[in-house]
Amino acid sequence: MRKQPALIEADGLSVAVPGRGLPFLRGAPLSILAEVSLAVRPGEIVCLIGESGSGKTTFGRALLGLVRPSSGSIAVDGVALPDFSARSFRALRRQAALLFQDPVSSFNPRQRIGAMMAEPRHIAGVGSTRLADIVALAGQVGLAERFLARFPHALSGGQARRAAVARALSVTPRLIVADEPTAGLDVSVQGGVLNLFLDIREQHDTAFLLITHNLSVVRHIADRIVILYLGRVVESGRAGDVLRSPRHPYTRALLDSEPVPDPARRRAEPPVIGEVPSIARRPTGCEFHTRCPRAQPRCRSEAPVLLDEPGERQVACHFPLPEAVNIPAPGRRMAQS
Ligand SMILES: Nc1ncnc2c1ncn2[C@@H]1O[C@H](COP(=O)(O)OP(=O)(O)OP(=O)(O)O)[C@@H](O)[C@H]1O
Repeated sequence: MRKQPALIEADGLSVAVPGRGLPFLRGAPLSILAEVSLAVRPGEIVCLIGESGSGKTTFGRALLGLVRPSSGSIAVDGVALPDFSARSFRALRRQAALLFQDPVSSFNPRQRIGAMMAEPRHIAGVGSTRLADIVALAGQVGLAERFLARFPHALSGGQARRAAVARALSVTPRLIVADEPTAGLDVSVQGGVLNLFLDIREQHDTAFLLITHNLSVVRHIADRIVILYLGRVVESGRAGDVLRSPRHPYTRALLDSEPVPDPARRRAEPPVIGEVPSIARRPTGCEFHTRCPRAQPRCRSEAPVLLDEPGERQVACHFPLPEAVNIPAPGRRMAQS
């Protein structure tokens, strides 16, 4: 992908909450995100992945000011927000939309779908709220006109997701942050939602930050991947490169956790052991060392730095995996049945 200035860029973004009631912290704040740097370029699809509790949702919310960052900076089109006040984020949120993990819970149960789609246009005072234009908006996401008169509970999971995307699109955002956009959907419906994202990107040059732990989503849609472990970036890079040849043992473990029918692609590395540690009791040194099959004494005492490698790759590991060969690159569009 050609190098472009970032639409949005977080630099060293951290989120901490008061650590009251956690004896191990002895009054120190609980660090949820630790100095996460991540950029999304116009029209780019970046997937943020990691196990449950790795801080993906917190990052997506912090980027849009729904969770207050404790330090770091956020820049839009290369211009840093002056601070993390509601006023600074208000300007950013005019250009961005968040798709919540559970769309129906973000809908007003007593508001009809058509009114819900039109609402952002009312609030922002931009765009038409005429019925014909709301019908056209629904058409963009593949929802027929008859759904506009319905209430949220009368929609299926896939229809609700499409309605949420239509609402997000109603003010043509430059960035959509989508939190687990395919969770709870049948595989065929998942494919429809992902293909819709690709179409939206093609038509409007919309960028996406997709938060997911579904690797099939990542394989089909990501331009770039960022991997979080305990709220820290451990690896990032172009999707094809990372999927073909993960360098961090944690990335390798995530990819190995996917069921693989082809014996030629089965695990070459020993598996990752044990449970993810609590963010309230972070391991010393490399925070992954307690589970890492490649850990050496140095990993227990010295935290690795996230280093730039050629080809837009970054890895934070003292003993990264060597480049792999002969693993097919990911496809693009997901088949729909
Ligand atoms: N306000 C808060 N106070 C205390 N801990 C919090 C708070 N918000 C988040 N956490 C903790 O921070 C960690 C990261 O949470 P987050 O929801 O961002 O992770 P995630 O990667 O999105 O997980 P999932 O995939 O399960 O949604 C979790 O351990 C969570 O319990």
